[in-house]
Amino acid sequence: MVKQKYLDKAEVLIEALPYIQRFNRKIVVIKYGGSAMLDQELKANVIKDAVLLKLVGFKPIIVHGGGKEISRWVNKVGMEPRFVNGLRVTDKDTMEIAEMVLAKVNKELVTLVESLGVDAVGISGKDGGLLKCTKKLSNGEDIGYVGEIQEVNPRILHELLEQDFLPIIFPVGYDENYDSYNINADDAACAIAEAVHAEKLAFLSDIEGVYKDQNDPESLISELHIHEAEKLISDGYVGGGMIPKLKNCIDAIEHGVNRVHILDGRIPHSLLLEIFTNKGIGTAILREDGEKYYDEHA
Ligand SMILES: Nc1ncnc2c1ncn2[C@@H]1O[C@H](COP(=O)(O)OP(=O)(O)O)[C@@H](O)[C@H]1O
Ligand SMILES: CC(=O)N[C@@H](CCC(=O)OP(=O)(O)O)C(=O)O
Repeated sequence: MVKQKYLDKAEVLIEALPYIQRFNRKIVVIKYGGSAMLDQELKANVIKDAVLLKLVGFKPIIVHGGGKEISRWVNKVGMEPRFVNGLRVTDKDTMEIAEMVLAKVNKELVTLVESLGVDAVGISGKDGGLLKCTKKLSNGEDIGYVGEIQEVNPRILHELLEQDFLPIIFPVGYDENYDSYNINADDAACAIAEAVHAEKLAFLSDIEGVYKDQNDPESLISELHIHEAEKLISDGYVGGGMIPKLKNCIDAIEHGVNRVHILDGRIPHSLLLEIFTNKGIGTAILREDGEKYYDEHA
């Protein structure tokens, strides 16, 4: 008699089958950032998830941040990191540090993927003219070399995917004068997901998902139609970094990305759990005509 635990394992694999079929050859953009990047074990888990997606026939693209690591290096050279509305005030020196740190993080991620037997190519938004930007103002205030994406040229990404590479992107671009700009990684992930017509965009964040009341863990929202997400913002239920994140989610859905998720990057394998199982985790942002599942079946 085959032991139950082995049958359970087979069950888990079979549960994944419809999802593997649905996403076969489809592009999934993964935004990886926040404090989930600082823990080496979590980092290894995120990379394993992306590698698994690649090996079962998806086309994952990783867009990463590294804000906490940039701040650490800014502190190291005796400067004070400064943010306005969640965006780093980026003078010339900070820009140089940000680009160096993000490039270092990028190559670490490439190495991790390579160590698992998948070929990855790490690029910035400068490579292949991927991200062209202008200066982004924050409520009219000049906060330095912070980029607003104006144009995405996804050709390099299609070439890399075609050649079976896993692209890993860090959010630095240039403007029309070829000056370097620091771009918020959520903005970069959203713009890239739209440009490549991604099937799914997943934000791996530092929180379970979107709460109706941030102080009440029971108030996690599983699914949100975009008008509900807009209302949460306008009614003041979300604050801080969640405001631009949710706005990016809405923007991505409005520009043709099929499914957008905010997931807890601190939970090991949250990406796999979301994609391959019937359990709803984190928060899904849906088109107006997108059918809700979890709230109705809760
Ligand atoms: N209603 C809410 N639900 C969830 N998070 C919220 C909410 N309101 C504010 N936040 C804050 O938004 C943060 C997520 O945004 P951010 O720090 O920019 O994420 P990341 O660094 O992963 O990109 C959460 O850690 C939380 O402090
Ligand atoms: C303009 C701006 O704020 N850029 C970000 C880029 C990195 C980032 O977004 O990293 P996380 O996703 O880890 O937060 C920064 O300098 O921190």
